[in-house]
Amino acid sequence: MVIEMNQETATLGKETPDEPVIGRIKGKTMIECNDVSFSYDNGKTNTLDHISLDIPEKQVTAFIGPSGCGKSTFLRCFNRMNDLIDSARITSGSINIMGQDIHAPEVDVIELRKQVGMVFQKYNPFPKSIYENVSYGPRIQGVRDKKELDAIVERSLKGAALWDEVKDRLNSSAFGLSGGQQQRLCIARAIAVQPHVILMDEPCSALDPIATAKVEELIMELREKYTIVIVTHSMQQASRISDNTAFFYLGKLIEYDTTKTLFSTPSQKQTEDYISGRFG
Ligand SMILES: Nc1ncnc2c1ncn2[C@@H]1O[C@H](COP(=O)(O)OP(=O)(O)OP(=O)(O)O)[C@@H](O)[C@H]1O
Repeated sequence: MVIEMNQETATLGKETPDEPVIGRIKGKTMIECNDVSFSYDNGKTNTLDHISLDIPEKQVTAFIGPSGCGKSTFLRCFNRMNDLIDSARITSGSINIMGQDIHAPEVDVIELRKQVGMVFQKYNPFPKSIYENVSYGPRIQGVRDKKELDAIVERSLKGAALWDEVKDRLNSSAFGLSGGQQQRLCIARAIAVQPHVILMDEPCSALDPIATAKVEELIMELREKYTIVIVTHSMQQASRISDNTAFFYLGKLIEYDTTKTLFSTPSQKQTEDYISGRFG
């Protein structure tokens, strides 16, 4: 995959004749989506409907909207996770990451998923030790040197704010950790392969408030190095941790702007109704 940044400015919400202007911020674009439609049933119905938005690098971008509006589906398009479903496909448009069309024939999907990592709602460590969970990705990429692996494990666990809590039990089972620690371990596993983007699909929904606060703090730290896209049901969470927010409804992008603007002065009535709790 060709890795080359090609834009100076990220536009939030593309200006097309059918769509209102829905926001603009400065920053280099990491993920550029042009007119993306997506179907789970070979094109009979579209779950995502002509979505255009650009996600800036090294910022946190939140996807919000009522259940079933397509947030997770859209997120999974970015590392082609939906390819695993036979009848699912993009029916229009394109997605470029760092200037590369991710559906181009030359793109290696394994390489794409290395660069666009994912953290799921239900933390899912492997049934292995803490050390093996973090070293797994680098090992399958060919890193064999024990010292190098040790350094990656330490760096990744530190990056996920977990090192101090686990450094004395690296060879113990990951399942012995608390839920919040297991989720941070999954984040350490994602960053061990040095991705550019981390996709997070409701990463705190299975966590208690204290573990949620730790993961939120971590997300804000990770923003310095990674582009983060997070699906969340919590508008408080979106407003606490994200720089930009996209609001979806019935497969359409309704509004996309800086989080501050979207929550304080939304331009669309549907957004206002949703964030004020009138539906959803
Ligand atoms: N694997 C699948 N096969 C077929 N349809 C699916 C599949 N996954 C999701 N859908 C459908 O696509 C639509 C969008 O689902 P999606 O999970 O993307 O929404 P969401 O906004 O993330 O919802 P939630 O907030 O409840 O997680 C829904 O109608 C859902 O039923």
